[in-house]
Amino acid sequence: MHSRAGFLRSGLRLICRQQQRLATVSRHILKSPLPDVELPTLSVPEYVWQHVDQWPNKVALECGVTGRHYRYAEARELCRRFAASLRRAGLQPGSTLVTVMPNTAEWPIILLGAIEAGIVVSTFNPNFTADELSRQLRDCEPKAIVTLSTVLPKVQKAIALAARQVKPLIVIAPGIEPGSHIPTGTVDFREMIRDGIDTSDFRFTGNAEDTAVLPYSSGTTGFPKGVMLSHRNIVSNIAQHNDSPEISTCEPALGSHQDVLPVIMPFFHIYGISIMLLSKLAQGVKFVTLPRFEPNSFFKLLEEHQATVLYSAPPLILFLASHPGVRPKYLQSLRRVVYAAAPLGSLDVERFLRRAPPNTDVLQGYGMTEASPSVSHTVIGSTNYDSVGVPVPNTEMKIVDAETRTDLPQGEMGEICLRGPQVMKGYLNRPDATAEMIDRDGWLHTGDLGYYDKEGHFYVVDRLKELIKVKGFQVAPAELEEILRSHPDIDDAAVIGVPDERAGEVPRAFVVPKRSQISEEDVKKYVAEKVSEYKQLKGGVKFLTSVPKSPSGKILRRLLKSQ
Ligand SMILES: Nc1ncnc2c1ncn2[C@@H]1O[C@H](COP(=O)(O)OP(=O)(O)OP(=O)(O)O)[C@@H](O)[C@H]1O
Ligand SMILES: O=C(O)[C@H]1CSC(c2nc3ccc(O)cc3s2)=N1
Repeated sequence: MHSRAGFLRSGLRLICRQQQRLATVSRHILKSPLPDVELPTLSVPEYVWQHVDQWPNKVALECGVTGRHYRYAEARELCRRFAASLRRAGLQPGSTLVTVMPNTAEWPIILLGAIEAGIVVSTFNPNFTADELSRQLRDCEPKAIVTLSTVLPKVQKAIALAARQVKPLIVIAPGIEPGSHIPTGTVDFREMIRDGIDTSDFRFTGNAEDTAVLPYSSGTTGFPKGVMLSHRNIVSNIAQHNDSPEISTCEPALGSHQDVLPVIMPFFHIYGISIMLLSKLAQGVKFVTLPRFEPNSFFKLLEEHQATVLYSAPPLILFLASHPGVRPKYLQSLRRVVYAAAPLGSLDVERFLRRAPPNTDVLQGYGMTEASPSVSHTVIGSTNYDSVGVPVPNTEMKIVDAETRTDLPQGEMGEICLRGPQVMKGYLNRPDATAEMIDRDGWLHTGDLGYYDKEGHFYVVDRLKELIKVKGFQVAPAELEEILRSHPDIDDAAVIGVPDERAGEVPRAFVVPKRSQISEEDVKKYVAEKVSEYKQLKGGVKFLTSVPKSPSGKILRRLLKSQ
């Protein structure tokens, strides 16, 4: 399928680079306590499909609403057909294909088929406005766009806005909705995967350093940036999970076993692409998708499909911990629940655990798009829910002073850095931003504030850019938010810094009250009893009906600041 020599050459280059890096040794560097795993020199599709013959008839992908499904052998074949059709349509290896798609059972076929054709897949947020989409289109200049017919008008507007730079060759509308109509000038996805597509003349010739996916960072702290992740980055991060029994959540689908994973997190984030989809397809897991989150369809999915592992983010844990409709029977088959992408306090996890079956493992991952995404993980059996765990295998972490970049010892708070095979190639079209993020020794500076304890467990306190500076003291919004959420009359909360003449900045809370009324004074008093004077809510309390969040649960503080 591919040039194995190419992969081996780039593998050797990697080993040499790693040896050079080892020259800079510091006592404050923490290597993963988990045994190193072998890093395969395979392309993403080769890695994902390597064991498919062991579970050809097990369902790979199923739509939780319509029941439409694809078994493993069929999904694998459809990827090959889509790859061949893309090449025949004129897409060259190295060109870019953009997806603007909500979760569907076909999404993985589009992703893996295009990667197999040697195409870079950039996955956009389908909820973006035409303006936001056009900014990213101008940045990555795709040759093709895949979207749903329902999203197509917005995509066409975005293409028009980006007109001078972007002239996509084809717009493919997977008309999978029953009776859907494929507009003129677009290509029908069903035609590209139909029976009889000849796949014999197509070969993948790439190497491990080629970009496989180009997700955009969330844009929490600035405009989203295109993150170039190579085959090697993605395959390494998958192996770092799947080959490490301490953190791997699913088992291969051998015999009668098959893990069942409800897909609630969006596929288009690196969380969806790498952690949920690609790593678990390689283990023969059954995915059940929902086009949008809706409590009753989610409960039905959990119960009917006997979901075994749930990948989530803080909003979903908070929902399961507090929604009155959650019944024990919905959660009874769950063995493991993973959350990542944003901070969540141990009090919140404990509230969820009171409703979960005994012995449910709750695991936390910490990562970022630039790290494919996984940096650290809690190990199975750990109940230290405040910690983001230990570096994943083959990964080093350290804490540095954010300004001087000198290494800091255990217990001291500073910027979290990591080094490992999962660190991105760089940002697309942004060499300066790349150089700021990855230093000369290969350390990725995360922009997150944290520390590690005596056992080598890491803690994320907050984002450096989101800290509130009160009279020179740092206040982490996440700490105040956890306290606020522990109030019996508060559903959710967000904290930002607002300018203050005397203190520079002071914390202001935005609170979503439960049914009962709660006053500003009650909220302030509750917090004042629990924190030092400088952390108190001197910027006041505002009431909201919901906290604005990104799809992976990041609080959109810039929206609150602009209010
Ligand atoms: N378990 C976790 N606990 C706390 N924060 C987390 C956790 N996992 C991820 N994060 C946060 O998510 C960030 C990574 O998010 P992502 O890659 O989506 O981009 P972003 O940083 O939000 O976007 P941008 O770089 O465009 O501002 C991390 O740097 C960290 O702040
Ligand atoms: O969805 C996001 O916004 C990105 C930002 S960081 C991230 C994740 N990191 C990890 C690390 C381990 C893990 O099991 C899941 C995730 S998702 N997802």
